[in-house]
Amino acid sequence: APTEEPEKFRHAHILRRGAQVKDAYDYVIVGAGTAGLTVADRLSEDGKLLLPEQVFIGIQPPSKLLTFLAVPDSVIQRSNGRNFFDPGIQYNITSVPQIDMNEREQQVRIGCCVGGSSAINGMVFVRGTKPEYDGWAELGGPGSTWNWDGVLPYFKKASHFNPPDEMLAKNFNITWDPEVWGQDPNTHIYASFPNFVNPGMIPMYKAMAKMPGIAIPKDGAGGKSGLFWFPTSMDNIKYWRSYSRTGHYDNINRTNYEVLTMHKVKKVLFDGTTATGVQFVSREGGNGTLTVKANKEVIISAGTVHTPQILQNSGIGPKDLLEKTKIPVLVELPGVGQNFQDHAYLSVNYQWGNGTGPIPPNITQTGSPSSIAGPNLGAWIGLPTITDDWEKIVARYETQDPAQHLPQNSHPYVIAGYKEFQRVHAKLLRSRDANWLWVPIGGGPGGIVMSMHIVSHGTINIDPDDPDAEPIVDYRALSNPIDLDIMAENIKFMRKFMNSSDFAQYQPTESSPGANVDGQELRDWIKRVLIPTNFHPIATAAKKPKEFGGVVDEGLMVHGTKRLSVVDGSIMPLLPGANTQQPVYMIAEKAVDLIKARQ
Ligand SMILES: Cc1cc2nc3c(=O)[nH]c(=O)nc-3n(C[C@H](O)[C@H](O)[C@H](O)COP(=O)(O)OP(=O)(O)OC[C@H]3O[C@@H](n4cnc5c(N)ncnc54)[C@H](O)[C@@H]3O)c2cc1C
Repeated sequence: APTEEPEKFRHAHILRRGAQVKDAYDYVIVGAGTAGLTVADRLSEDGKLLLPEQVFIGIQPPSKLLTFLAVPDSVIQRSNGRNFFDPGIQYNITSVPQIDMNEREQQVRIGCCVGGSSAINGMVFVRGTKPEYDGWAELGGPGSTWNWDGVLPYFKKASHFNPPDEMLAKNFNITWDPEVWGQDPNTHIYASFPNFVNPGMIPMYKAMAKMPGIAIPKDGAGGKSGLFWFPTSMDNIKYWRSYSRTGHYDNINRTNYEVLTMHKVKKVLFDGTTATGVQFVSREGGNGTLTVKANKEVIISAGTVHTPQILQNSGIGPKDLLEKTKIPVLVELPGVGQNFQDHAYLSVNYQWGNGTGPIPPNITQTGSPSSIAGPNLGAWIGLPTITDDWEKIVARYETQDPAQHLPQNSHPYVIAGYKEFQRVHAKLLRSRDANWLWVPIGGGPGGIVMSMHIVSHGTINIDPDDPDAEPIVDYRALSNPIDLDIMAENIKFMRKFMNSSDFAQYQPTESSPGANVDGQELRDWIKRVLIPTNFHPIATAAKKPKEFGGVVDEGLMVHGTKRLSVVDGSIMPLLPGANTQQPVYMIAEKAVDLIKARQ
């Protein structure tokens, strides 16, 4: 049974009952996920000087087991995709039916455990490109430090890079640039390569390298598009998952770092517009509502889906929504829960007509047990390399009236913000160095094509009838037809790749949608099969000026408030052309410097 005293386990102090929480801490961090644990670890590092103290209000899934985790950590660490389907450690949220996807709904996957989504993700460890982060800065306004040069030092700090095995690197042409990686001994998020790669990948690599316009950067982490090998978030000793829990929580024994599990924050408490603490409840019911004070700052790290819920329930958000929900408006901030974006993908399926294709028949796809993640190769491609029609698509996009493609009655600030987004996105569309398409290369024929920038913007808002229930997630997938145009070009790029002369001997045939499917028929097929998320939700508390639908400023402080910040994936103003965990670790590391600087 739970004890009254904090437990000294292998971790930061774990509290399991609200009553164990002190009255006040320096920092109260909401959410023990990817960003939250990173910030807490770094802020409490100076603990010997008795500087900051903080509590986490982490949530765990309802579990009948009286253990810290419904799923043992060794299982989480050793597994890969299996975690996607584990109901014990993720939320149960489904989107509203997507009108332009034939009314299909989408399961919203996010981690609900210590470690958050980093405990269940696919461990792909990439960053995106320079023009994309320069776009973040441009949307932030003059003098923004969130451009490529301003984020690179924090990417370097956020992980400890382990180069691939020498023979493996030589045989597979795995190159890397030590200038863009860090090896800080105090950083325990590891970026490593498996010790086995299927030799069948070599012909796939060669065929992609020959595609017109495909660059081969020395290291994809250097901010360039192209064909490159990338690491996995795993250690290079056991080849187990490296995530925010193992990197910023396990093996830490500090009296000033406490985590409360099985509780959920409902709202932020204020004195005027100064945040003073939070109100929280037990996930198991009972004990009523509890409060804890923050002497220095409340930091919300609840992730893109729940951060807007906490803000809106605190009276910070779109006025009409708050009034409808009968929540008194503390700060009218139209952008909270708006601007929502995620990567979208589908599979173009092929079969080899002749044998096993380039994969030697006696080798299994995963090879050695040390390869716990998917193959570490991909092509990340700009629109001008995907299609010769790129300028036509850009011209169509930049002449659109944003109001036509945003939710009805969008606030003028949100519309003004989209105009800015459209301007920056048009630049990215013209760049060969912004990643519009990701083709993960696994050795099989065909496969996933992923749109890495999405121009349809969705919403994540509280349910006016039940604001404490899970929020209402609406991707508004394909609501802007430009996303359909680009996905159709992505499919055609895959066809060009599979028609490569290198594959002729294996006689590839397209099984779905089918080689002759084109035009309107292809667009209809996309609507039937598109998955509007790669579980990379962003932008519901975007770092932009308030007048452009932004929620946080350059220091990640919530507009119109004091002592309240957001540090998680929700602050990204536009998608990086990359899976989002490395960007989230970077955001957290940069936030720590910003937080320390203002104290
Ligand atoms: C299935 C899946 C696969 C993915 N694959 C990859 C991949 O291969 N590579 C990659 O780079 N990225 C991947 N991602 C994305 C990446 O993991 C996320 O972008 C990143 O982890 C998000 O970090 P975060 O800190 O914003 O949120 P999270 O890590 O989700 O943390 C939010 C935390 O807040 C807690 N919380 C929420 N509401 C409350 C509340 N009211 N009170 C208290 N606590 C609360 C949550 O329980 C959670 O612990 C994947 C994600 C998923 C879900």
